[in-house]
Amino acid sequence: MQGLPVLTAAAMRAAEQAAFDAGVPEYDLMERAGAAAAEVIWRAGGRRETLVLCGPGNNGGDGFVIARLLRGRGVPVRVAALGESRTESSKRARGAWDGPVESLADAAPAAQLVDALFGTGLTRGLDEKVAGKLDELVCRASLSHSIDLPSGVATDDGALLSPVPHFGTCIALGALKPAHLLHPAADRFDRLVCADIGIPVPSAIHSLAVPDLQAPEPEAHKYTRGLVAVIGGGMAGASLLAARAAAHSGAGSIRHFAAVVAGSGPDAIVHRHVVAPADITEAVSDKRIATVLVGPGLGRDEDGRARMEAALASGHRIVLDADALTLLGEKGRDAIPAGAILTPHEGEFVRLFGDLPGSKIDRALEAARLTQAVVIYKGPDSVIAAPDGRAAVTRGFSSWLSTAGTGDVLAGLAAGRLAVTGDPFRAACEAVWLHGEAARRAGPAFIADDLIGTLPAAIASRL
Ligand SMILES: NC(=O)C1=CN([C@@H]2O[C@H](COP(=O)(O)OP(=O)(O)OC[C@H]3O[C@@H](n4cnc5c(N)ncnc54)[C@H](OP(=O)(O)O)[C@@H]3O)[C@@H](O)[C@H]2O)[C@@H](O)CC1
Ligand SMILES: Nc1ncnc2c1ncn2[C@@H]1O[C@H](COP(=O)(O)OP(=O)(O)O)[C@@H](O)[C@H]1O
Ligand SMILES: [K+]
Repeated sequence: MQGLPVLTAAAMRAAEQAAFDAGVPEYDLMERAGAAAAEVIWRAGGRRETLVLCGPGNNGGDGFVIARLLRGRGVPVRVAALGESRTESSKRARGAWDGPVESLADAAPAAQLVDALFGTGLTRGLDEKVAGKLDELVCRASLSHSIDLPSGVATDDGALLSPVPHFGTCIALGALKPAHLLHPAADRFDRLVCADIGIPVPSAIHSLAVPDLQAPEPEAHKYTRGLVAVIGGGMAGASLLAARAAAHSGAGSIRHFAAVVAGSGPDAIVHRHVVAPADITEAVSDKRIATVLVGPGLGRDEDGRARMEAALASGHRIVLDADALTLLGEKGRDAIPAGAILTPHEGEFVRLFGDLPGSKIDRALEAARLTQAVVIYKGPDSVIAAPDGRAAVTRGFSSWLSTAGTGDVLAGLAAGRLAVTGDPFRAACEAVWLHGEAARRAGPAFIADDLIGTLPAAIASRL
């Protein structure tokens, strides 16, 4: 199961160089990129009057190719450039455009706008006047497309180097870049299309794939399908929510141990009121347990700590969330067993790992390497990272997920899928996808409990 490859600017340059070394002429790649992008624009805009903005580098070169090909299809096209073309390929593409070239500053708006000002070569923010002009032209167009990247975003970490308007479509060339998935850049366009330019783009980082799930084996029973133990504390609602998600994740059997009496949960979940840490030790000593989840509703006091220690000492595969992550931030990361799944949001991540350098993908990967655990670094752009360098990044999940308790549901799903598959990275990817899909099916203004109800349909869609 793999999504689309994600390459940094340097990795993309290396992939292009490998193609050149293998005999692909440099300019051919620009023609391929321009043709692939022109096809997407043609399908969206037909013969709409079009303005193509071309920058000084190869992104601008793509723009000249696009302009020529669209005009060849009968589209009324105007081109406005930001200065001279500076690369060999972009000079050649400009030479092949036989129409006039206006200056960007004087360009009048058109119904359709194509931004080929800057792509992966952007090193600093756009001048204020250029950024302002781009914004004006995008706002006045009814359709807008950014070529490879919206001009003004930092390719590798998704930062905005200068103000960036909101585009309708972003046409990524050859592969996705981190800025297509990481916020705030990923929020600067509605639709993302990745255009194939016919070169290999190897990467251990992908957009999150849609998973392939299986129904239980014909001979399955409740223990072969995975027994999940959810250890709560004084806030039984949170751990119950996680237990309910685990119960609808595909796992076979769920036990819920909370320090206070939980609200009314489904009777299919075995609830036990367990107060003393020694009783937790006893409760998780069952060899049939496939995974333990600890964190939601645990509490951060001495009792919570003792219960977490008992869970860690059980030796079972473990998912660590919420308060368990905060307690581990104080106790030290060494206590995290290899093969665990950690599910930090931004605050928990910083408490646990401090201020790591690089993009959100880099930080998640470094956290996974440091702990030898799979890290689900949550947010609008969740990153799932494995210690071996693989990562998957989400895009476009419902922003209605930003409501209390959805993290508990995700933790329960991760524990459940880990019990089913035994593979932490796969389980984490499946859990994150199912969480997003359950949210999509729940519509607007749902509460975390509603996700439990839409999970079976989300699973059914992938069987
Ligand atoms: N390799 C290939 O054959 C293929 C590449 N492809 C395409 O090429 C794109 C990458 O092209 P690229 O590397 O030429 O960089 P690009 O994004 O056009 O900009 C660089 C230029 O802008 C300049 N500059 C930077 N920041 C600036 C600023 N704020 N304000 C003003 N100037 C600024 C910078 O100059 P400098 O930093 O030296 O001043 C340089 O001149 C990629 O996204 C894809 O679209 C496809 O065609 C497939 C084949
Ligand atoms: N704006 C957003 N868009 C998409 N998903 C989001 C957004 N905000 C939060 N989420 C997701 O919702 C969940 C929230 O988890 P968390 O912050 O732990 O909440 P809680 O502790 O209340 O359960 C995570 O899975 C996160 O990725
Ligand atoms: K661009």
